[in-house]
Amino acid sequence: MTGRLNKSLRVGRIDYANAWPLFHYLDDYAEQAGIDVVLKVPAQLNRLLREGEIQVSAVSSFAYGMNDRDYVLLPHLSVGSEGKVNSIFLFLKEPIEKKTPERIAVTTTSATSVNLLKILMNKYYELEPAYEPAEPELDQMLEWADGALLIGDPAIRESWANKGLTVIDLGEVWNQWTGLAMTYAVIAARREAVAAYPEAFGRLYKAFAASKEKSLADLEPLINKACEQLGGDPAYWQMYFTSLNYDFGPKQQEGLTLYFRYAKELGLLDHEVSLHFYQEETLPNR
Ligand SMILES: C=C(O[C@@H]1C=C(C(=O)O)C=C[C@H]1O)C(=O)O
Repeated sequence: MTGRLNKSLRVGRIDYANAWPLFHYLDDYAEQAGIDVVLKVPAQLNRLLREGEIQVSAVSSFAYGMNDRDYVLLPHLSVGSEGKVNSIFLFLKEPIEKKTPERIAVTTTSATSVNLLKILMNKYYELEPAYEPAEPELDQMLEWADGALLIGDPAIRESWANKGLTVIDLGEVWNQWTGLAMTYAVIAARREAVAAYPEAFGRLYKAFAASKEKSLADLEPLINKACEQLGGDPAYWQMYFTSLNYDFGPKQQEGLTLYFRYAKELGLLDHEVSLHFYQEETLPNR
């Protein structure tokens, strides 16, 4: 019975280094439990979770905001930063003070950062550029746009390539402006799936928490894998993983709540968002 139920659980994993600590040690558990892990960029996972093709996933926090009535958040898990994020960059041909960007190409892989950029442009820089979705290829984007937003590993690679561009770290601007943390991804589960498979979810949640704890207790395996697969040196990846934050406590919730409020104010979201958390004991009976 449990085996069959587990077979129908599919978990979405973000295909970027930023999410590795949450997933690095989850694979073994998933295999043993007969859970499929689906590896995709955030925008694709956002869609698969919304359509019920997967039941639980790391998704853009913005995607949680759009679907908060249907989803629950797995507590204490996120991808965020309080300051520089080092992989969410607006690349500009000219410094913003010198030339007002009119067209910005935004990666099709993101939801949180595209809307964070819109919030920062509108409220912080007081600018209204046009945003056009594009594949995450910086050179092609900049053929027709004044600036380009990239996230994840492609953003890291381009931050290493010295192309003479102005590079703005959105996590840093958000933190300087608001004084708060920002959360880019959360782990969300479809409410009805949690209610249908409470035991499987209980075990899966513990496996996520264990992956995070083990990854952060010793970053070396992740750092080695990053150097092999993505390049860079151990010092870079040590800095990268320790600048990110994987908790979702009061600090992170405060920052994300403000982000959702601004998104609502600007019409990027059509409702006020509430943070609902998965509670092992109570949820199936609600
Ligand atoms: C930290 C990052 O955050 C990512 C940004 C996302 C978005 O903009 O929708 C989604 C998931 C996060 O993993 C990153 O891209 O490097």
